[in-house]
Amino acid sequence: MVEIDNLVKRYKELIALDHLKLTVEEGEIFGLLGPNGSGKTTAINCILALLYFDKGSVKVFGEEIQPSSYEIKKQIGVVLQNVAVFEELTVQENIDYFCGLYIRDKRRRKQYVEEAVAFSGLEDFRKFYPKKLSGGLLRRLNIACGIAHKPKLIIMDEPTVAVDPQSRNRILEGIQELNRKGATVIYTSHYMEEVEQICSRIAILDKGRCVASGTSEELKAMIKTGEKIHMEALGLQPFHLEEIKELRHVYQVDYREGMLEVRCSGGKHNLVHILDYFRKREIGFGRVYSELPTLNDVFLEITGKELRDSAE
Ligand SMILES: Nc1ncnc2c1ncn2[C@@H]1O[C@H](COP(=O)(O)OP(=O)(O)OP(=O)(O)O)[C@@H](O)[C@H]1O
Repeated sequence: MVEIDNLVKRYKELIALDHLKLTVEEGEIFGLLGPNGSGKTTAINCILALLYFDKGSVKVFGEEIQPSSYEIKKQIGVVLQNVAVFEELTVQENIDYFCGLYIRDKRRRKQYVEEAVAFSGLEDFRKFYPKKLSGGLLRRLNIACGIAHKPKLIIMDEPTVAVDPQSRNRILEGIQELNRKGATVIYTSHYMEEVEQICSRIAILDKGRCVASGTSEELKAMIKTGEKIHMEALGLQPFHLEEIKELRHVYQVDYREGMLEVRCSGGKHNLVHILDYFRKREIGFGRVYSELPTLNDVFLEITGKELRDSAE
C-alpha cells in the first residue's frame, strides 16, 4: 500500500532520511518507532508529498505520490503531531468541516460525523469550542477530524504525546478498531510500549535509516538478550560477578547499589542456575524478578543508545 524506496531528504547539511526503505502492506498497523529527531515526521511528510525529497521514490496505492495527487490524498486520513482544528468552530462543526472536504453527500456526511463523534467519545462535548477541551479531548478531536471521512490509509504522527492515560488507551483502542474495520494505519511513536501493543509490524528508525524491521517477536529474536534477571543482593564481590558471568547463557553482569542485573542469551532455567549459585555460595538475596527483552533492548543492541534517553 505504501512503498518507500531509497528515500533521501536533506535539510542543508543534515541528512534527515538516509536511503530509507519501507513497505507497508494493506491491513497492517505499521509502527515507525524511533527517538526524537530520527526522521519519523520527515518520512510521513514525504509520504504525503508535503515535502520535496532529494532522492528515491514514494508510492501510495501503487502510484508515485505528487503534491497534486488529489485522488490518492482523498483516501488518506492524516493526524499530525500538532493539533490542527479551528478555534472558532465547535467540536461537531470542526469534524463536519473536515469531513465535508471529502464527502459532499449531506446525509452520508451527517452519518459519518455522528460516527466520528461517537468513535472519539466526544458526545458530551459536541458544542464545546476547542479551547475549552482538555489536552486529551483535543487530541481526540484532532483524530476525529482526520478519520471522519473513512480513509483507506490513516497516518498518525505521535497522536498520544502529552495525553492522559485514559485518553491514550481510548486512542489506542480506537486505532485498533479502525484497523479491524479495514483501514491500514501508519503510526509513529517514540513510546515502545504503544507500538508493541498495537502494531503488527514495526520499523525502528535511527538517524533517518531503518535499522531493523519486523514483528515485535522477530525484532526481539534478532538480538542477543533473551532475559534480564534482577536480584537484590548486598555485598557481592568482584569475584562473585566473575563467577556468575561464567554460568550458562550469561553474557553480561552489572552490579550497582545492591542490585544485580544479569543478561542471558536465550536458554531456559537461567534463574534456577543463578539461584543455585547463590545457595552454593550462601549469599543472601532479596527481591528477584525477570524481564523479557523489550524494543528498547533491540534499539540498544543495534545502535548502542537508549531509545528512551532521548525520548523522555
Ligand atoms: N524544517 C527543518 N529544517 C531543518 N531541519 C529539520 C527540519 N525538520 C526536521 N529537521 C531535522 O531533521 C531531523 C529529523 O526530524 P524529524 O522531525 O523528522 O524527526 P522525528 O523522528 O519525527 O522527531 P520528533 O519525534 O521530535 O518529531 C532532526 O534532526 C530535525 O532536527
